[in-house]
Amino acid sequence: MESLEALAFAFAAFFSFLLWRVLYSCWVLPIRAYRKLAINGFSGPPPSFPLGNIVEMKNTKNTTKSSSTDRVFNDIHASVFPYFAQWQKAYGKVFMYWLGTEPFLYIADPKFLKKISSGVMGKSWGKPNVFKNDRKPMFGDGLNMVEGDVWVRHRHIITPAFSPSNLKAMSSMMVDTTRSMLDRWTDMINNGNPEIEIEQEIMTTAGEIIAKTSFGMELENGKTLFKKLRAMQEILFKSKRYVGVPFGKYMCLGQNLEAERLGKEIDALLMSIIVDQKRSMAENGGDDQEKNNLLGVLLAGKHVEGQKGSELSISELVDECKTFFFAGHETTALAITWSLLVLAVHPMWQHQLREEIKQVIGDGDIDATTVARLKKMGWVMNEVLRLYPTAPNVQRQIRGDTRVDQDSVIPDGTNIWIDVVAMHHDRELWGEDVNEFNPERFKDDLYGGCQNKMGYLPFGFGGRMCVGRNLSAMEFKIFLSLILTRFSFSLSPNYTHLPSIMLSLRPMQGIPLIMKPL
Ligand code: HEM
Repeated sequence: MESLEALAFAFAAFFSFLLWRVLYSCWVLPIRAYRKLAINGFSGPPPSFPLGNIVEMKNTKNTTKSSSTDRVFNDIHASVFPYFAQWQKAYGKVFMYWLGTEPFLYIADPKFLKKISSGVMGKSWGKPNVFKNDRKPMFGDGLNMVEGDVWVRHRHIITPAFSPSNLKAMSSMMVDTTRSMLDRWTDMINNGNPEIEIEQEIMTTAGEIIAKTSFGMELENGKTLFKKLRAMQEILFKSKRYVGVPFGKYMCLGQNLEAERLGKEIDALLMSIIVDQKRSMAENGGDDQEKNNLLGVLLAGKHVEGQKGSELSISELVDECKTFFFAGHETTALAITWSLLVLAVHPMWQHQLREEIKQVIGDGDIDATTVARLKKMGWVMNEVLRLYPTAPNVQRQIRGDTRVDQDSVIPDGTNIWIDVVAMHHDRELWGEDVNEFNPERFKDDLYGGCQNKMGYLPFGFGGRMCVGRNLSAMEFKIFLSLILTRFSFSLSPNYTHLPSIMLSLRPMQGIPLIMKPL
């Protein structure tokens, strides 16, 4: 009898403790953080814990009418982030909102961003823990997730892998893979199907390219890995997620378990690829394909130059390969896809780019060196990434209280959400033609004439700026040069303009174009 009572008492104590833990993390902690932020002058839409502002975010529909009557209108902010557009009207360009119990400082004011970030080194701010946990199966502890001295070490090792000479070695593989896609398009047209859904086509080809570029994909396990990486992405971003809500991962347990299972399989496959490649390179220096992919460059230790302790371990290499794949292929593929859409409605620019290719490359080879000379194409890329920033936001997490001015401090642990789409469409920063496609604004100015350099952030900012930006510029120019020299294209009547956020900025219903061989 006594032992039964003791057991009941232990259970009661355990459940009281659990209840207290839940209450503490769902209500006590966030309310404390909320008060601290309010004292420091940060306001925003009132949250209700434990969901924060998530319900409002999910339910807010775009009610703003586009100012343009064009079928493809570029003033997209209110349609992709309707809740931010509404909150901006009420609270301005800097305010607080809550993802579950996680406080986020929303910033769409480049002056404010400059004020709080000047003097902050890349290693001093972190990446939101809440996203690190959520995206663990995709990125692990890859470069875009690590912080502090670990980030410094990884960045130092990885940056040289994207050097011009390494990129050059990758360019012929990019040309071959893109040509195969275009041959397929020609077959489709010859079979009477001139309408091609380019988003899927380009996404798949860019996925193949980044897989070959990162870890090689000629071997059977490379192909299997590629399929599993794509499957994981589908699972993680098609599920309804409650990021930031305590115990939120249990709300879509099935998908999370499936992602974890796939994550383990991917890690094991990558590990075997890395070990094989390492062995092959140690035995005979590796074949060309092995030497030229990013993994090969990191394994060959070209970056190391005698420095001790600067090599990445095998598990670190696994996470970096996954990071290159996820951070690199979708953003680049979408930049190309949006460009084709914009060029389809601006045939004059197709013509101008074709003329430039003729003048600069003529009958010569399309490769890293020749495409680097395509200036107008560079302006087009910049302008498309302004109107359709494929990485639509940049995030940080404050480590250590950060002073804004005399009266206000951003408390340690606050997440920062920089709304790149808002800044890129801000009339006060870009002028009256803000929503027009005008690549010439980049002719004499790397920042396209933006009133504030922090207002144009397609690749992020500071020390953490995208490490793959030169690779993506090369890939962009190779794709566009090859497409423009073989086809002209126009918008299909079946196209619906529906830019939406699914981690990246994507056309929700694809982009069907009518392709015509030249
Ligand atoms: C158009 C194409 C691309 C866009 C728009 C883009 C955008 C970005 C942005 C916005 C960031 C965050 C920067 C910050 O936090 O300040 C980033 C980081 C990163 N990107 Fe890209 N990216 C592109 C292509 C690539 C490619 C091709 C690769 C690699 C193969 C790559 C690898 C990375 C990595 C590893 C980071 C983390 C850098 C760090 O934290 O030190 N990206 N990218």
